[in-house]
Amino acid sequence: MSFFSAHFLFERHEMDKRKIIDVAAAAIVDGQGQVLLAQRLAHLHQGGKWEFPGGKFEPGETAEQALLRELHEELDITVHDYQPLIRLVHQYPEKSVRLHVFTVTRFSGLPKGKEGQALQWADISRLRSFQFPDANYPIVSAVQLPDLMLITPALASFNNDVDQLMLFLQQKVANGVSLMQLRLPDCDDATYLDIVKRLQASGLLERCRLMLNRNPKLMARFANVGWHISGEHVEAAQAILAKGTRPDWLSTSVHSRDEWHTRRMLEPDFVLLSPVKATASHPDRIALGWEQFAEIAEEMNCPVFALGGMNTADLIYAKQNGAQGIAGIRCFQ
Ligand SMILES: Nc1nc2c([nH]c(=O)n2[C@H]2C[C@H](O)[C@@H](COP(=O)(O)OP(=O)(O)OP(=O)(O)O)O2)c(=O)[nH]1
Repeated sequence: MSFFSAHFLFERHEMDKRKIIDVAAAAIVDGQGQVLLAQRLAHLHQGGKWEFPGGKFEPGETAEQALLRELHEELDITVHDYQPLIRLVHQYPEKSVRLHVFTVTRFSGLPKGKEGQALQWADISRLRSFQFPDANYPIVSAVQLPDLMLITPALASFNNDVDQLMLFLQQKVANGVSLMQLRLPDCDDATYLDIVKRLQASGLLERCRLMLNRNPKLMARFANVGWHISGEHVEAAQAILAKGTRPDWLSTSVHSRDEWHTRRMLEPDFVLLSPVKATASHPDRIALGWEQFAEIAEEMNCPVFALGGMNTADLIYAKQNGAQGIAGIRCFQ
């Protein structure tokens, strides 16, 4: 072993041993596409950067108690409705933090920077232009993503009729679907390309983020679309990413902890972890169950959608188990 790798392993070990500081933070949303940001005071760790308001747990506090206390102390507001958004661990060179982030949807009082910090309501769609502490980038993704994701049924279920598929997608977007993955494993590349072009011309993509799921070379032909990287396309995707081409949004699918270790180098913006329950479409795969889902999701440090046998009644369990939300084909039919 070289000196450098030994030194790296030593540093890694020291970091792992280091105490992790628990912090509660809030994405306070106004229901009109804005979220409240606070600017960290210059003398603090990560000073000058924008953050989601919150602070460290006091001894014996739960995440929820820390959240309510911090928002009262820092912003002078009383929180009424909140739900878990994402939990992640980040190792800064000087300290390690575990951020417990909640979405706050209802509060009373007018937020003010009681500690002298600047506040601003920011457009959620513009969040990527702010300078945040490094730990926050997955939180920004979580704030920007919805909690339901549609995966398109096979083209055969529309009698191989692209018009029927387009109608179906129009209806889903009209009903509020704002994230969809165009999967369609049963159609050829020419038909797939045609469907993407029709979607781009339809105006639907102003209201719905489109994730393509195809060979990365084909996906790279389109602007303003995300890429979903399935197992068979990981190597091809790595080759394209290594050349510096990257879509705004990149997701991948994971079925086990071991698989995550081979997919994490894609640095996905979000992950689909499956199957949570047994499914008719993949009878050979053993269901993870919620407990194992939660354990693996916890390691991912990015938004994770639960997939496999989901229906909308599962959304609440998904969130309780650390998920951003649920994804599926049948749960939307
Ligand atoms: N509140 C908050 N903290 C964040 C975010 N991102 C991030 O890396 N952090 C880090 C910075 C700090 O190291 C730590 C939060 O500590 P803090 O200094 O704000 O905690 P506090 O309000 O309890 O402050 P104090 O009692 O130590 O003065 O978490 C974020 O979005 N919000």
